[in-house]
Amino acid sequence: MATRVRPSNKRCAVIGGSGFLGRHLVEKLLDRGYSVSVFDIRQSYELSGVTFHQGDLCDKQALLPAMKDVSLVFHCASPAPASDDRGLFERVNIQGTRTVIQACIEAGVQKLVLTSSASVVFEGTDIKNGREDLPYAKKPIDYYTETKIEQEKLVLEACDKEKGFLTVAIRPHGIFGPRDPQLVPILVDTARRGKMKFIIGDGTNLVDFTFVENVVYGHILAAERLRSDSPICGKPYHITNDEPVRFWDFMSEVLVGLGYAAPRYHLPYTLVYGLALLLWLLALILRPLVSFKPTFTPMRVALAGTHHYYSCDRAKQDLGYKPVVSLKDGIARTVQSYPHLRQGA
Ligand SMILES: NC(=O)C1=CN([C@@H]2O[C@H](COP(=O)(O)OP(=O)(O)OC[C@H]3O[C@@H](n4cnc5c(N)ncnc54)[C@H](O)[C@@H]3O)[C@@H](O)[C@H]2O)C=CC1
Ligand SMILES: CC(C)=CCC[C@@H](C)[C@H]1CC[C@H]2C3=C(CC[C@]12C)[C@@]1(C)CCC(=O)C[C@@H]1CC3
Repeated sequence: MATRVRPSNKRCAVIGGSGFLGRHLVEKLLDRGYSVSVFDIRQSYELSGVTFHQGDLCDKQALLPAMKDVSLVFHCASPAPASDDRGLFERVNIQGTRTVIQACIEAGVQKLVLTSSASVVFEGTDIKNGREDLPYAKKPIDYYTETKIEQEKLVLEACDKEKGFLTVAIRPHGIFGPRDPQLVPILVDTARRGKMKFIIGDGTNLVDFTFVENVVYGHILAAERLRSDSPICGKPYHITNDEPVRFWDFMSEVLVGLGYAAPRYHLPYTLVYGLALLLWLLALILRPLVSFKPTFTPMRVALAGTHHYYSCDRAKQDLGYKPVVSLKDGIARTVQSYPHLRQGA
């Protein structure tokens, strides 16, 4: 019988390593002396110390070479929420995650760290200081979140101390930072189209925005503390900046930092939500004839007009987590990193 090479503690794989969070994670892992295989459907950069494996995570045969001699796998791949493609979310986030788990077990991987999302408990109504024991959303805000719930359940249920396969899920919220393809670009695009004049609701709703390096730190702590005798096996952990901020203050700070005007005029939440719902229905009905994507979707209005911030006490206690970059510094570094999105650029 062929003897399996014992995987090195410092060898890991990052599925989704070409993405925004994935690449920051890869860079930090390299700093900490890990050697890294990246598995992604696309290759977005080259870096010494990183081996790239290009493929679809739904294909086990494509995944296995990336997991060879690897003891630790991070799974942070997902289709972008904005794609709004139910079939794709189900295929990648649910079936694909099953395949990732099977491949890990077959390759002898000992630890799997999933990037989940704090939104798995969000139903579009206020969450204040939500803890991990909140139930999963019965009515998730979109298909993406629906499949993130199933994905998290699959990974946490796969945790098996007897078989030596340990899993944990990190639930970040509102990740931002340099190279983010979503938050700042969407915001700037909306401002450039003259649609960032209004504040939805009274503007006092508090939200977590989390600087990407804090999210990375949470992932690495979870990976390094994941042992069969630790309390974290099979559990989810909120990772935030631990500084809930008014949604509209955060947006204004980024906008003003990039040279755009901050929104000023208030619109009632229920009115905007109702209009967004109407537009969404219209887009659905007209889909066979014309295709249009409204800026104001009900999901976006709910995100912009409700409280949704989470306690990370469990991460502090079990992982020794504490944000390493403050919100103020995170915003400053983010704004600086987007010279091409400045007003007039
Ligand atoms: N950005 C945010 O605010 C938040 C993100 N998350 C989660 O964090 C993770 C990373 O998100 P981001 O870095 O923002 O997204 P991203 O879109 O920048 O990165 C995702 C990566 O997954 C890859 N990917 C997608 N489908 C694949 C497939 N079938 N096979 C292989 N690779 C595939 C993409 O090519 C991409 O590089 C995702 O799981 C997301 O659900 C959770 C909470 C908030
Ligand atoms: C905290 C959290 C979950 C953030 C997620 C990021 C995105 C969902 C947001 C990034 C930019 C936001 C944005 C809006 C909604 C939520 C975002 C897409 C609006 C469309 C809300 C309505 C407006 O007035 C314009 C906003 C532009 C930016």
